Amino acid sequence: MIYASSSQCMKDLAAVEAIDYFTASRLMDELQCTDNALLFHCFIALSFSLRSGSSCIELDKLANQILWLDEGKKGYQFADYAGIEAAFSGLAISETDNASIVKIGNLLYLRRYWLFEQQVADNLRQRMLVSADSEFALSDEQQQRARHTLANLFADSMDAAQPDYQAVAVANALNRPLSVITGGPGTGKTYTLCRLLLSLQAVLGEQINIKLAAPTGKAAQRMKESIAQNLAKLKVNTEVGAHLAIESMTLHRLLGISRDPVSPRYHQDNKIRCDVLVVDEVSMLDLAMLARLLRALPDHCRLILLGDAEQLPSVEVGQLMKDLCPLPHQGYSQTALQQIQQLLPQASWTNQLTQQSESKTDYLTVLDKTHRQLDSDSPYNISALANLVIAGNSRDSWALLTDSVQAQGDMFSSPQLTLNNTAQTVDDESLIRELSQRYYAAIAKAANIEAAFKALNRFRILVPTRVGQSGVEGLNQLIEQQLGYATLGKWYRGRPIMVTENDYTNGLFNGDVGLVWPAQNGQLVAYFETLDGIKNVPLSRLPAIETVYAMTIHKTQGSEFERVALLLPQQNNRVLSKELLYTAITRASEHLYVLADENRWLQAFDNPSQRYSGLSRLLFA
Ligand SMILES: Nc1ncnc2c1ncn2[C@@H]1O[C@H](COP(=O)(O)OP(=O)(O)OP(=O)(O)O)[C@@H](O)[C@H]1O
Repeated sequence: MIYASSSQCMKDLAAVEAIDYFTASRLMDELQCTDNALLFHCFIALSFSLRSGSSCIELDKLANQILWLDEGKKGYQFADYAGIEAAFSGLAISETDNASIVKIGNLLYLRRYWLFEQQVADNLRQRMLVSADSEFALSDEQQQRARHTLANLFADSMDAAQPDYQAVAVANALNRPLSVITGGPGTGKTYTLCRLLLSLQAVLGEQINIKLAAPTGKAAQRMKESIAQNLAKLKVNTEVGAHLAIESMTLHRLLGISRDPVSPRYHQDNKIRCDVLVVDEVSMLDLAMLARLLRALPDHCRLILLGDAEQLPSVEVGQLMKDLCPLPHQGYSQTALQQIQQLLPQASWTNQLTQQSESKTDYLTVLDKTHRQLDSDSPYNISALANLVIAGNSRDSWALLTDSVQAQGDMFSSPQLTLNNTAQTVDDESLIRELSQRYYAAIAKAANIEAAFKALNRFRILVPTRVGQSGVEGLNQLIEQQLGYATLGKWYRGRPIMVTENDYTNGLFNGDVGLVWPAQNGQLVAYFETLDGIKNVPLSRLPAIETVYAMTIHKTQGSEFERVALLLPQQNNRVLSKELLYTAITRASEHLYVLADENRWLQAFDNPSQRYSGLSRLLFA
């Protein structure tokens, strides 16, 4: 027995949880090696890293490390790599064995995740190959139609001095079973998608079955709204775009997942019926869900994935956008370039596109020019800050924030960015009180539920963590107090709530946001904005929920608010990273308030968010 109990283990090892202890103990029993402390701690590390979203661990990275050491905790010192290898030798844990773990070289997996990675990689590798005789290749006549459509859709950029990567993305995707389009907010992913779908209809026929999906209800709803807005602005000849379906749905619904995600309605023997599937917000998609999706996708279906590769990865295991989008993009193979040039013969810039012999990422297009009108007006804008942050430019990003204060003055009248440098000005609490009064008080005063949702979506306070005074829980209490709701009891008109577990009976999912509001008979119920409109659920039938004036940055993926206040905690926190800052910053469409001091801001850049995954090796090795 390495530890007398799970509590002894947690007493000795900082941040280790009971689940890690029990997973490691189960594996030790299964492999009948009960007294090998080194193996036990490798298994603890495996369970620990699964909880942080990695699909595997790299055993060589454990060598000679002291992990889980903290004040009052002993931690554990790992042996060198030779010692670790020796501990695993003789165990039947290869690909062909039946053990619950698999070791491939330096990578250690739970078999379940290894299988998911294999399935995903096999399917995607097939889709990455495009041969001249593939069923996706365009006939001469289809190419002719594609040229005509692209010339029409991208008429304005044919003579541009620089390549128009939106046009490249469309031309590049037309003959492929897999396309990935990545870019930050406002770079025109949806604008490009609309043109791609219209081009596919022009080439393949308007009757093609297109399905649109996203990992969460909120993301699916945003996708639908954004497509509708982009189509409304489309000024093209009506011979293209006469008809385009814009219904979007969650991946759960697409796959027919009810209670049990392990047995969805659609799978390898009952495939989804569609010719083109678009998935938006792929950074939120986890490995297991992608594996299920690919199993259920017919071979002839074109798969188009959209997302921001720089955003935080999914809450669950995987980092698919990062694995699929090695950045910066190295360029296209000669064959891919020929196809792009053939379909865009009038474009003056196609010879500027980078060629890379044997490119393995022809399926990828990176959009890097922001098209949000707001962004061009002032140097102190949200995209400029987001770009500096994701480039790891800690000091310049802080300088942009401090300069914006000097240049723009007043916190509430400046156009896009404001910093409350708590080292110099008002403390966080006073400002949070002021912001709450300014934005949240309007929710309960709204005339009806639609207006209340509008008021709620105007503003959100984002923080990295749940606990503590500057965590979600402390802030929600503070705001309820400030607004005078603390004495109203648990349920009051205008209380914003977030669902924290999947509830298949009511069709509510973890992360769905609603409002408590009186029904027609005056009784309080919970309303939710869903893809099918606003629906209500009696308070007694709600699943687990929490108040959501403030929410964690992780939970905001796939959402956007007009105004965001990003509050960084006083103490350095392990979860802070530049990806977390970037995700928070890019949730704001009009204005971002940053509440931090220099130390807190700079510290976030010292904690890179690291996940392990074997997928990119499988795809590109
Ligand atoms: N080439 C373009 N010319 C003019 N307007 C454009 C162009 N590309 C995008 N836009 C406009 O810029 C705005 C942002 O584009 P879009 O919604 O497609 O970005 P996005 O990358 O999907 O953003 P997000 O990730 O935030 O959803 C939209 O109003 C869109 O119509």
